Amino acid sequence: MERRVVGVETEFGLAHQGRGRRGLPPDEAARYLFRPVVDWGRSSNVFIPNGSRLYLDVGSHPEYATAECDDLLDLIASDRAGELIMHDLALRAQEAMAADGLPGSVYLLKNNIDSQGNSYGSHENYLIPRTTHFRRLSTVLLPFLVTRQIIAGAGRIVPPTEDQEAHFAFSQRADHMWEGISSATTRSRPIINTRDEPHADAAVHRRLHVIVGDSSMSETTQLLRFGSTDLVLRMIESGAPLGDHELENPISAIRHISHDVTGRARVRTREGRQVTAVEIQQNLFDRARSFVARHGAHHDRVGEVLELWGRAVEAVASGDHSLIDREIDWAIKRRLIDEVAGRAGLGLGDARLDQIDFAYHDIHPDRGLFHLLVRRGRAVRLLDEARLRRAITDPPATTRAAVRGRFLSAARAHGAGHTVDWVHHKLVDRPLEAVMVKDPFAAEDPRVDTLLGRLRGELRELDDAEREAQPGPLALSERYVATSPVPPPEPPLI
Ligand SMILES: Nc1ncnc2c1ncn2[C@@H]1O[C@H](COP(=O)(O)OP(=O)(O)OP(=O)(O)O)[C@@H](O)[C@H]1O
Ligand SMILES: [Mg+2]
Repeated sequence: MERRVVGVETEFGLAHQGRGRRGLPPDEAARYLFRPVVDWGRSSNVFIPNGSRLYLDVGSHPEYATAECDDLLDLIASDRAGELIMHDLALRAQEAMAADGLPGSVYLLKNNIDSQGNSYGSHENYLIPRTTHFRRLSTVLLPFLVTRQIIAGAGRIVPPTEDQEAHFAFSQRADHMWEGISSATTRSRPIINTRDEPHADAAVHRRLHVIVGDSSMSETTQLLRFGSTDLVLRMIESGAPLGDHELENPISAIRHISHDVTGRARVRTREGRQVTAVEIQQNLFDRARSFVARHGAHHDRVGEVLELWGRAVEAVASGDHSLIDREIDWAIKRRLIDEVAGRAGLGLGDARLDQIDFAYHDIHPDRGLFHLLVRRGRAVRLLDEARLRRAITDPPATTRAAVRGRFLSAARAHGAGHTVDWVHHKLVDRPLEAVMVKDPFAAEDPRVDTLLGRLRGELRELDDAEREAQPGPLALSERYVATSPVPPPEPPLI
């Protein structure tokens, strides 16, 4: 597959700290957070003009699912735009709470474990051909994902238990995965979820649902996380021999690996060999490098992905984490924690270090520690502000998300009732003409244009300044205005 559609869903941790009184419980804070969303879309589950989905399930973990992207930087931009959108909602929620006599601060964390130890996810979705062999998912992809934490984990301080001291681990999610591959709901936390909901032509494609990833703060970590996974999938799809790395027990392996940052923890393969995470990653990296040398790079970031992948494996193998401590979340965070612990003479079990661990994931651009490290040149960024800002309002131009964004923006400008999801586009008054766009690569669809043509009246596209000037969140600003009056609906035929 030359191009691949990928989307990422992020659930955020939410907390409200009251000033001079107790903060609101998370479910009430979440209702405040989503108030502008519900006002805008009459629902707490909406698709927005940039093609993404904002969603509040029961409970209190607001979710943002990126639009379908077929370009790595678009994907990272769309995911990062989700943080900015949530941050904007948090500031508005804070104001609304204060106006109701509940002053305080709203915290949104892009991590995967709250202070009570509950876990929430960052799910990746990869479009794969239906012909992909399931067997290859367990012999190659699963071991890759079990060990991917050493190159793309978010890192975490594990609190002390009766048998173990507090220590640093590669991954946030590793201890919270319960199965290898399963089609059961995501609640049972399989590493790979095979629930068959392709949001595409089911005869041709599957949507591979990867549940195991840690949320990434760092854009370079995202580049490596999604870029390396795509390369492994490409090798699997090509039918190239990749060896058999199948693990005897993926769940005990993923935990074991996470808790040993030397990368030397040994796990057993089904064939009875003892291997380390470094060996599995090194092996797949070497194969990926030769694969690219043979077949050529399929996008212009492949070189960067490979360079960073090789360096990350070397950093763990050699113990010289400074090789990646500006690019990979766990290493960036670990360096910070080590420095603070050293300076203040704190042990890893000290609650102040836990606070640093949490604050690393605070999405507030002024308060969050990751963002502070970026400002100090201690963490690298890939995207410039202009691209990020654009991703808040504009869908990726090269996938179906472009159709969705145009459709819902035009319908809104006409005041026409409508529903959309990943595949469907419907005007409430014309249910029989609903259009399914099954091809996620289709950035245009004449049927959707025809449907929009039924909404008479000219539209004018607003420029950035006009959108910024609208009162609500930028992500929910209107893209068009109707310039000629919309005629009244035709009288019903009796
Ligand atoms: N054909 C596709 N292939 C790969 N990814 C896709 C495809 N269609 C949509 N996506 C992506 O899949 C994600 C779907 O997010 P959503 O939160 O709706 O997930 P879900 O798992 O289907 O639903 P839920 O979260 O309600 O269980 C989005 O990020 C979207 O961009
Ligand atoms: Mg989801």
